[in-house]
Amino acid sequence: MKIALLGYGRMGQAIEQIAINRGHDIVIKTSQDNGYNIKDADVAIDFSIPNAAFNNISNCLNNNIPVISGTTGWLDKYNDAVSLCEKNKGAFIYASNFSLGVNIFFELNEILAKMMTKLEDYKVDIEEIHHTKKLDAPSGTAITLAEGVIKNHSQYSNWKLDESAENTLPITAKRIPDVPGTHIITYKSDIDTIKIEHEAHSRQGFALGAVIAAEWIIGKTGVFTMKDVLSL
Ligand SMILES: NC(=O)C1=CN([C@@H]2O[C@H](COP(=O)(O)OP(=O)(O)OC[C@H]3O[C@@H](n4cnc5c(N)ncnc54)[C@H](OP(=O)(O)O)[C@@H]3O)[C@@H](O)[C@H]2O)C=CC1
Ligand SMILES: O=C(O)C1=N[C@H](C(=O)O)C[C@H](O)C1
Repeated sequence: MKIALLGYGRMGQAIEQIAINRGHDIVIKTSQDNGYNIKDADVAIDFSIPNAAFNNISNCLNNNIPVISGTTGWLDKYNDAVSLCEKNKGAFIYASNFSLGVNIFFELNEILAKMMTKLEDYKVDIEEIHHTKKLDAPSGTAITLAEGVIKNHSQYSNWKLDESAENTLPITAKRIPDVPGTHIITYKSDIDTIKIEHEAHSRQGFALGAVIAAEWIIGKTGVFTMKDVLSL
């Protein structure tokens, strides 16, 4: 498979190693929005920056190149990307987190929220911890987790960063050098605390998941999620 890496930073470089080990060719690796022909690739993987992701994805969809995006912080334009994909009969996957472990954690989070929904004494909060170079807060993964709680728990209808109020699920974002990504969901009452936590030990899980998604999407048409890729 000929892969374009749109964004050749920490994630682009981790993906390159895994893709080569799995027998793929990297035909484009760029940290810019020009100077390459996307049609040289069979599939594109975008791990760039919030301001660039939508343009990169649109360029792929307008040239009929299937595209995987892991960039976070651009989701105000997600519905436009979905519409463009449908209009062009293209193929597109966005995931806030491509690791198998986090996708299992997403499922666990929803099950726990369902179990806790009637237990009004417990208040929920989400904490995410990432390296200091991260541009966005809260993390895309924390937003997906918050959406998973809100969908399954009657007490919460929205989330906010650093703010706790009636019906509002608070998210706290901490930045500590070199932390690849940790997410903790806490249910706390006066009597006790229940916590679930996912801690990434490196970027390997994110990168492997993105390559698996790129392998999976070839020959498909539509807008998909990691749940489709992993059959969870
Ligand atoms: N979904 C997931 O599983 C994961 C998602 N992420 C997300 O992926 C994104 C990238 O993370 P990470 O690799 O750590 O970040 P980096 O900052 O290391 O890499 C981003 C790269 O994108 C480049 N870039 C800037 N403008 C463009 C453009 N127009 N087109 C293509 N590339 C461009 C940057 O170049 P320059 O430095 O010159 O500006 C940089 O090399 C973030 O949004 C992060 O949150 C991260 C890990 C896992
Ligand atoms: O920027 C990162 O590093 C990460 N970003 C993603 C996010 O915002 O959720 C995924 C992972 O936690 C690492």
